[in-house]
Amino acid sequence: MAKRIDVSDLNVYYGKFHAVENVNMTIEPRSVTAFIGSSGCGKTTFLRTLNRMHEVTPGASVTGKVMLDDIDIYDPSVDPVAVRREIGMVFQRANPFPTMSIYDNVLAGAKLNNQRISKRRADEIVERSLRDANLWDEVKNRLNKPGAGLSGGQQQRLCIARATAVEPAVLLMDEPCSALDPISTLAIEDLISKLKENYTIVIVTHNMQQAARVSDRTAFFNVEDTGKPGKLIEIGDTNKIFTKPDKKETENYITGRFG
Ligand SMILES: Nc1ncnc2c1ncn2[C@@H]1O[C@H](COP(=O)(O)OP(=O)(O)OP(=O)(O)O)[C@@H](O)[C@H]1O
Repeated sequence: MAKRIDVSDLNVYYGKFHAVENVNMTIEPRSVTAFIGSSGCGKTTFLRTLNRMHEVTPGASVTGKVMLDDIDIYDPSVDPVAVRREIGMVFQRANPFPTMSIYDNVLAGAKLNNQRISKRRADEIVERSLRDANLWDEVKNRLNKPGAGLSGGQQQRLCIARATAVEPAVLLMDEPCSALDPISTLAIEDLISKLKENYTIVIVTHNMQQAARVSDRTAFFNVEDTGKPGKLIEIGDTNKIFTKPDKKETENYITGRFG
């Protein structure tokens, strides 16, 4: 079930370096929100704070609040592993477990969360997740073959199937198409448009056409200078951001007059 994310006064630090400053935003359920902005403005850093993934980076810390519906994900009573089950992540490079079968790859997260799954239930999860990822027809006759035997685009869809197998509320995608050819990219974009019916989706992308194609809302981040923190400049309906943004900085970036 898709959920809303509400971020207030979020700051991110790597040690003493202030990487992202004071972000406030709401990410709507059943929609796609794209994060755009120049390299180093903090898109990935900010994305990773939305499921506490930054905590695996030594020295990274956060102040502020992130609400997932009515749960404060930084509340001391909240288990970060439970947060990552609710808020899944798909990375830039498809990272299936290479020697593990396609079948077991899909189940990898689900098995961690719930040790005892019957064979019948496992079969159901695998088929549902692969169908959701538009991959079932391509792999149904080789489920026991290794994940590494798939093409790059298929591997990325396998990673999406692995992420949805645990039925999260939110999917965070960090440049999921940057290593893919144009055809595989379009397949993932189609998939994102389908998945938004059931999930809250956030995608970091360097590709403005992609943001325009797949997202309902776009957030533009910028950084004034090296060593300064990245900031959210504005967030709004994608159409508006790309045609009539409120801020001059956004317009300069969108129209290629940046830098
Ligand atoms: N592990 C880290 N330790 C220290 N600084 C980091 C670390 N990761 C990122 N940074 C710094 O934080 C800032 C934001 O980086 P981040 O990767 O989030 O930007 P980005 O907008 O996602 O960039 P890109 O589009 O190139 O991926 C940069 O100045 C970067 O050098």
